[in-house]
Amino acid sequence: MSTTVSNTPSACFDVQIQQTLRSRERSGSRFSLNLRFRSEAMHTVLYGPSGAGKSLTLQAIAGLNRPDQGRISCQGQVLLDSVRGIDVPAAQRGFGYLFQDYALFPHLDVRQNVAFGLRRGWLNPSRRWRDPRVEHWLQAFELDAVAGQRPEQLSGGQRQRTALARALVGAPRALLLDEPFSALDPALRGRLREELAALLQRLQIPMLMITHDPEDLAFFGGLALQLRAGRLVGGEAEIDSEFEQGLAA
Ligand SMILES: Nc1ncnc2c1ncn2[C@@H]1O[C@H](COP(=O)(O)OP(=O)(O)OP(=O)(O)O)[C@@H](O)[C@H]1O
Repeated sequence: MSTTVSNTPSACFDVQIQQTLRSRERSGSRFSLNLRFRSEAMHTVLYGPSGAGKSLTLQAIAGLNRPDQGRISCQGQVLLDSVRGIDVPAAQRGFGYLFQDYALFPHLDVRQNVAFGLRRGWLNPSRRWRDPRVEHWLQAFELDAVAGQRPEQLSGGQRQRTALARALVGAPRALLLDEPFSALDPALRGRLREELAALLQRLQIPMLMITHDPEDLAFFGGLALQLRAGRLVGGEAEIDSEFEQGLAA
């Protein structure tokens, strides 16, 4: 495992974020996120205590949370640049995103939940709709037998695979995973960790994962980034001078 970062323009993730939020819990208190990192690693793991700002960071990269100031690029494409007024909408950023609690739709069956990853309009995919990309991932994750069932009828592993299939069905440029194994028991966690590693190796797409689990850090290797109170431990100076000049201009 390494903690070095590189500054090539083709870095998988090149992230600078500054954001201050008013606390939802205590009136008057604020949370400040201020970090910068670049990673060329295929696996980047973000870890740290609860409330450190891990999810906010992942959501900012995904385009689901807009920082006050920032610059985010992936594989050379600028997704956010507050100085230049660039903010690519989440749906056009090309990421597959897996939320902490999987966020499956309870009223949709497994096939519809997976097909949701291809959705471009407002309507939910119909139960009768078939798409070869959806069928491919249902098969790949051995979900075809439960394709007509709803999330409440699934095991923990099947739920996790459904969420992963939904994240992958749109052929994402990279995967953003928010604690993908936290809802699973230890035995299943170990198995699905190995399945995910094999899948990433086969697809050759980068992933950025949030975790609390030291075993994920040891297993996935790559670049490990520790976040504490909104800052990277041992990270680069949060905002570089070029960026500050841009803000002042
Ligand atoms: N929309 C919001 N408005 C105000 N505060 C927020 C908002 N979202 C998150 N926060 C606060 O920002 C801080 C960081 O939250 P975040 O969810 O990123 O932490 P985390 O490191 O992912 O924690 P956990 O490991 O528990 O998921 C917390 O203090 C949280 O209460």
